[in-house]
Amino acid sequence: MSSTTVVTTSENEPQYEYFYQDGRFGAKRQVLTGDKAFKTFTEIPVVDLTLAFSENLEDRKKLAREIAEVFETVGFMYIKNHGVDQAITDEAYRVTKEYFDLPVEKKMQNEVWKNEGLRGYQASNSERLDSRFKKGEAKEGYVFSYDEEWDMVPPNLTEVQKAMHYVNQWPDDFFPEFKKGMMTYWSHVLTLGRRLMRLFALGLDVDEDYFDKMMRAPLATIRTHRYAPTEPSNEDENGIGAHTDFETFTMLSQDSVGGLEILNLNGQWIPAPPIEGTFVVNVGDWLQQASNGRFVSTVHQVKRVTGNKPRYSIPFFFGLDFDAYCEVLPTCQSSDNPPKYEPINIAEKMKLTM
Ligand SMILES: O=C(O)CCC(=O)C(=O)O
Ligand SMILES: [Fe+2]
Repeated sequence: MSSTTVVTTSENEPQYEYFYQDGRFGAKRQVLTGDKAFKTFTEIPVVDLTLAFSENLEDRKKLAREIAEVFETVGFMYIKNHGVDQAITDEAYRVTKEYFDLPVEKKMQNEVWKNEGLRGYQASNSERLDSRFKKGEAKEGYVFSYDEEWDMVPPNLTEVQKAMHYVNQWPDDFFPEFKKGMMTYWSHVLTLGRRLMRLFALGLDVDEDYFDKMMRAPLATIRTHRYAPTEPSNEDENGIGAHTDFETFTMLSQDSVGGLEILNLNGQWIPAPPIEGTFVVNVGDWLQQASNGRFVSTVHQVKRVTGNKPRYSIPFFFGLDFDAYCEVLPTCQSSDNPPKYEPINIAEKMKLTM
C-alpha cells in the first residue's frame, strides 16, 4: 500500500497509517517527522542462528539476548544459518507454483469454505483486511495446519486434544505431490519453530523449556501464497493490508520479488527486501501478550505486485497448543508492571470444547 494509505486531510492536520488488529481494521499510528519523530528502526537486522545449535547453554543465551533486543525494538528479524535445507524450501516453492498454475475450477474443489476448519484454497480477492481497497487482495493462498503424522516429535494426543485439531484437505486425487512437498517443509519449520521458542524463553529470562508443555501439538499453520501481477493503474486492489499477526510468531520465506514492508514507530514503512537463504521472523500478538508488551508485534503489509512476475511467499504461523494456558511470564510482570493482558487459551478463543 505504501504512501497511498496515508490519509492527508490538510497541511496542518496529522496524518495516520491505519492497520488491522484484533479482528478489526481501524487501529492507527500517527506519521511523525522532524523533531516529533522517535528514535526508531530504519532497517531489519539479520541474526545468525548458528549458536542456536550449540550444546553450550551460555552460547544459546547469548543468541537469545541478541534476539530479545531485536524483538523489543523492531519485532522483526531475518534469520540465516537456520538449518532448514534449501532443497526442502525449493521443493515447497515448486509444488506451490505448480498448484497455483492449475485451472481455477480444479483449485476450487478444495476451497476453504468446504472445510470445517477453513483449511484449503483461498481464491484471489476473497480477503480484504483494508476496506478502502474495494476489490480486495490480489493474492491466492492455500492454508493447512497441524498434522500429527508429519510431526517429527509426535505428541501422543488424547482423543479430546485430537478433536481440537481440524483436518486439512488436500488435492490428493489430482496433485498428490502438493501435500508431500508442503508437509515436508512444514515439519522442518515446525521443528525450527520449537527451537526458536526456546530461544525466546531464554531471552525473556525464563527457563529454556518454559514453553515446551505449550507446544506439543501447536496451532501451526502455513498459508502458501501467490500474488499475481495487477495493472499499475488498478488502485482498488491490494497485496495484504497492514496488520499484525495474531499468533506467537511468524516465520516467512519469500521469493526474490519483494513487497513486504513493516511499520516503525514514526509511521514510516520500512522495506523487508528478500535476502537469499533467510527467513523473516516476526513477533505475533500472543508473544507480545505473554511478554507483557516487552516484545512488539509489529505492523506489516505487502504491496501488490505490478511487475510482470508473480510473487510467492510461504508464511508459517506458530501458535500454541489448543489447551495451553499462557499467562504473562513471571519475569515480565511485577507490582510496578502488572499484567496488561489476559492469559492466552486458544481453545477458549476459538470456542472449542476441552
Ligand atoms: O507474504 C508475505 O510476505 C507476508 C504475508 C503476511 O503477512 C501474512 O500472511 O500474514
Ligand atoms: Fe502477516
